[in-house]
Amino acid sequence: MDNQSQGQKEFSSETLLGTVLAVQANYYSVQLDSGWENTRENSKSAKLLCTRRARLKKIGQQVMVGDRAIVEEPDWIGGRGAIADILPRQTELDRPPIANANQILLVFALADPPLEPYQLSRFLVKAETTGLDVSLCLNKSDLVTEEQIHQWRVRILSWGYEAIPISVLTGTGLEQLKDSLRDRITVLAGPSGVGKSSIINYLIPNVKLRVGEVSGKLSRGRHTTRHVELFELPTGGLLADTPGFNQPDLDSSPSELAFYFPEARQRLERDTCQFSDCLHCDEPNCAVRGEWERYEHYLDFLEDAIARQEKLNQQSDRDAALKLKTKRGKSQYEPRLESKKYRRPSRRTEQQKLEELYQDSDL
Ligand SMILES: Nc1nc2c(ncn2[C@@H]2O[C@H](COP(=O)(O)OP(=O)(O)OP(=O)(O)O)[C@@H](O)[C@H]2O)c(=O)[nH]1
Ligand SMILES: [Zn+2]
Repeated sequence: MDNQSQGQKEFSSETLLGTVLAVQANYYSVQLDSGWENTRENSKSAKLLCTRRARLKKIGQQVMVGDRAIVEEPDWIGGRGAIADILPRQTELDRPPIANANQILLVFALADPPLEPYQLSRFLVKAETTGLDVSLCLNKSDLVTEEQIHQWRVRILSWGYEAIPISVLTGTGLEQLKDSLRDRITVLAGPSGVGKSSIINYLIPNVKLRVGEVSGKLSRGRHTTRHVELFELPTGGLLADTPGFNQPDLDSSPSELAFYFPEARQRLERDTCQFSDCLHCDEPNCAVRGEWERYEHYLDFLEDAIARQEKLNQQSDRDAALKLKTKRGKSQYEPRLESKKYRRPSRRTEQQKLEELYQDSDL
């Protein structure tokens, strides 16, 4: 059986494959896989600035940072090329828009700013909703005692996470951190001031220079734009930085929220609730409710999730029945004449609402 009959795409040795590191306007910076250098003696850089083939535009195929791209017509001298196709994505994140990420690395500080369990919990749940592996490191270990580090680790372990204590200042834990990033696409996230920039600068000493090259005045683009860029780690692997936010907006539905808490997942693996649609709140014979530290956080996030869902339901009910008309500067809802015809736009509105909710959470 040849490759094709197994449903796999066959690539000739001439096929150029690479990873999209940055997207700007209609240009894509593609880092070619290593190995091609031996056959291309004239080339200077393994990075090509590519356009997207018209065929891809026609079929509406977007190209995201992290995408695996097939590159054609390389102009080795000019450092240009064209993306002819995108390989199927393993994972896909919306915000930040990144394809094929493997893990989220959350960074928090043990002190300065102080470690807030509720905020950490929110970030952890948000990270869990992506479906990617979640890892956590606690920076600034130099500012607290060994005993305090130990207490935090034990506490966070009871939540289901192993936290790596690190210090960019003293170098503690940084080798372990490097190992955990090797050959993977990692998305870095965490609140402001915990040391994310310091970590990037440590891991990629020439990052500033390269940022200047690729994105010019955008700098790292944080806080201001939705610019996403993957940075190559010298030891292999790629790192994406995300805009810093203090309280990420949770977007899980009430029914799935429990699955984003390892403590609740463990309980549901061992036992089942009496009601299949149990929200683990005050239902009888619930397997999840109990004496675990973050149960309070769960209830709090659940309340938010229920409120959010109700709001969305109301919104889509209203969209289905009424349409908003603006007359002489005044807005008012009017009954729809043909509700079927309007169903599609109303779903789009719902999606926009969700996106707005997201955007509002960005600081
Ligand atoms: N004591 C100590 N200070 C650190 C350490 N790492 C970073 N800092 C300091 O913490 C402050 C914030 O660090 P940044 O790297 O800018 O933090 P950030 O997470 O990128 O912050 P935003 O850009 O606001 O998201 C700086 O003054 C750093 O020098 C550390 O390991 N120990
Ligand atoms: Zn339950």
